[in-house]
Amino acid sequence: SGLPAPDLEALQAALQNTLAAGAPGAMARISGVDGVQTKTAGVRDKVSGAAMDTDARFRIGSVTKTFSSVVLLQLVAEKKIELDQPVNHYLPGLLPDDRITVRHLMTHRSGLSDYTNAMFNNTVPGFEAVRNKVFGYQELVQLSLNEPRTGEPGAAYSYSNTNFVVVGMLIEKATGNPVVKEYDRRIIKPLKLRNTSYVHPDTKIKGLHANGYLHPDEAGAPLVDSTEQTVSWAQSAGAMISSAADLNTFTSALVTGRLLPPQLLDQMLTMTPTDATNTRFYGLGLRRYDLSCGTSVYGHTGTVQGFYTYAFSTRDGKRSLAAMANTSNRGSANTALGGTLEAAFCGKKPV
Ligand SMILES: CC1(C)S[C@@H]2[C@H](NC(=O)CCCC[C@H](NC(=O)C[NH3+])C(=O)[O-])C(=O)N2[C@H]1C(=O)[O-]
Repeated sequence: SGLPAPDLEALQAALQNTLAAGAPGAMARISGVDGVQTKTAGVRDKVSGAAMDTDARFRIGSVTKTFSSVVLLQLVAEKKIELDQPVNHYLPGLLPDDRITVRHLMTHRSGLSDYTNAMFNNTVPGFEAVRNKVFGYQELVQLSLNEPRTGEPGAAYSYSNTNFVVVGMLIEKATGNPVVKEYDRRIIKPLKLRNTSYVHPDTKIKGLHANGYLHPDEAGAPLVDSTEQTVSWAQSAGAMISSAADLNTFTSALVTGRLLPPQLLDQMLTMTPTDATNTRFYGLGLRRYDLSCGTSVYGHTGTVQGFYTYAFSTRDGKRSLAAMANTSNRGSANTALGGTLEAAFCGKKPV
């Protein structure tokens, strides 16, 4: 692959650091031309004490946005949707500004506010208030429209779940199907992702899975088991369930052109910086991280109550990493888990 071998000691250390930062468990799976390497730490279930298992399913949060983006871009390839058309062309009257285009949604430049900031301002009460709720897409969009916009359409990057809720509405309008049908027939079945599913509004993670544990805002308060929820507050922006192996398959299939024709993959990979550090970029429902060794990796991160996820591949798809920690609302654990990227793709640090 031309990459240095993964640093498996550093990979394990990143997982241990994630536990030290408050995660009950963590895992990482690397796949590529050099085979598969896995590491685990801690437990997938605090009550039974069952060890973390790289075969376990878990909630992937906003990695779902990349699945939604692939479906939408396939619809663009099929001439059913145009990226630079206004959203209101397909969903008349939905948005208060005809200038907001489909591409603005996919690049988080629509200016639509993210309703989850208010929804989860108080972490556990916010979660308990919605964990069993079923929202309609329109309800979620209205929550956003009740708040001021973050900027003019196309002006600046401002991450918002609302954008990919509207992407879900566009998919359903253009196909006449619920998004689950489009995920299944366009991605899950063709790639044989047997541990990936979109079960909204069911609250359970079926089969072998990790339980997720949410850190309350109050220091020292006990973790909350947040495993079971509808994730209806996110849906096409964050409700997918998957596994490390399936995410490895998905991100490598994406960058190697198995899901999109070249011209659409190129559009998806056309990146703009998300901040002043100029090391993190966003394309169309896809992140690019530029690592310290000069390698760029493509994929997405996820944060959903009880689960942090990283799912990335090199541009040539020759190496992929999926990493998960079964906690959230603990930034230090998310940062520690992010250390798996350097270990997986940059290998041993020069001494
Ligand atoms: C941009 C992100 C980080 S946030 C966005 C989406 N996740 C959410 O919007 C959930 C936010 C609340 C989650 C909760 N936090 C609180 O309640 C804080 N008060 C917790 O940590 O479990 C996702 O996933 N994306 C991440 C992404 O794309 O990486």
